[in-house]
Amino acid sequence: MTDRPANDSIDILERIADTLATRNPARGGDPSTSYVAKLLAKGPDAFLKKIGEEATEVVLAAKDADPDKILYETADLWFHCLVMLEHYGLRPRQVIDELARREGLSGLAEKAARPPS
Ligand SMILES: N=c1c2ncn([C@@H]3O[C@H](COP(=O)(O)OP(=O)(O)OP(=O)(O)O)[C@@H](O)[C@H]3O)c2ncn1[C@@H]1O[C@H](COP(=O)(O)O)[C@@H](O)[C@H]1O
Repeated sequence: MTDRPANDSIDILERIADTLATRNPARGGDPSTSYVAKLLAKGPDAFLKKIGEEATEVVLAAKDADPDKILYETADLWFHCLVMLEHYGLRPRQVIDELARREGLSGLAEKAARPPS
C-alpha cells in the first residue's frame, strides 16, 4: 500500500483523463501510435466490450482471492471506464463527486427512501 495523500488519487485519475483527451481521434489522436486513439476510433461497441471483458476478469480474480490479480484487473477495468468517460465528455472528478454526494448515506436507507415503483 502506498502512502500517497488521498487527494493524489483523484489527481492521477484527472491527469490520465487529460492524456486520454489528447488521444481522442476527434482531437487529433493517432490510432497508429496510441492504444486509446485506436479504441476510441472503433466507437462505443469496442470500448464497451472491453469494459465487459475487464469486469469479468475482476470477478474471476476475486473468485481466486488473488490480491495482485484483483488490483491489476481492477486497474484495467477503471482504465477502460476512463476511456468510456472520455468518449461521453465526462470526467473522473464527476464520478468522485457522485460518490462524495453518497458518502455517509446508507445504501439501505437510500433504498428505503425511494418512491414506490
Ligand atoms: N492505463 C493504461 C492502460 N491500462 C491497460 N492498457 C492497455 O489496454 C490494452 C488491453 O488490455 P488487455 O490486457 O485486455 O490486452 P489484449 O487482450 O491484448 O487487448 P485487446 O487486443 O483485446 O485490445 C493493452 O494494450 C494494455 O496495454 C492501457 N493503455 C494505456 N493506459 C494509459 O493511457 C495512456 C495513453 O495510452 P496510449 O493511448 O496507448 O498512448 C497511457 O499513458 C496510460 O496512462
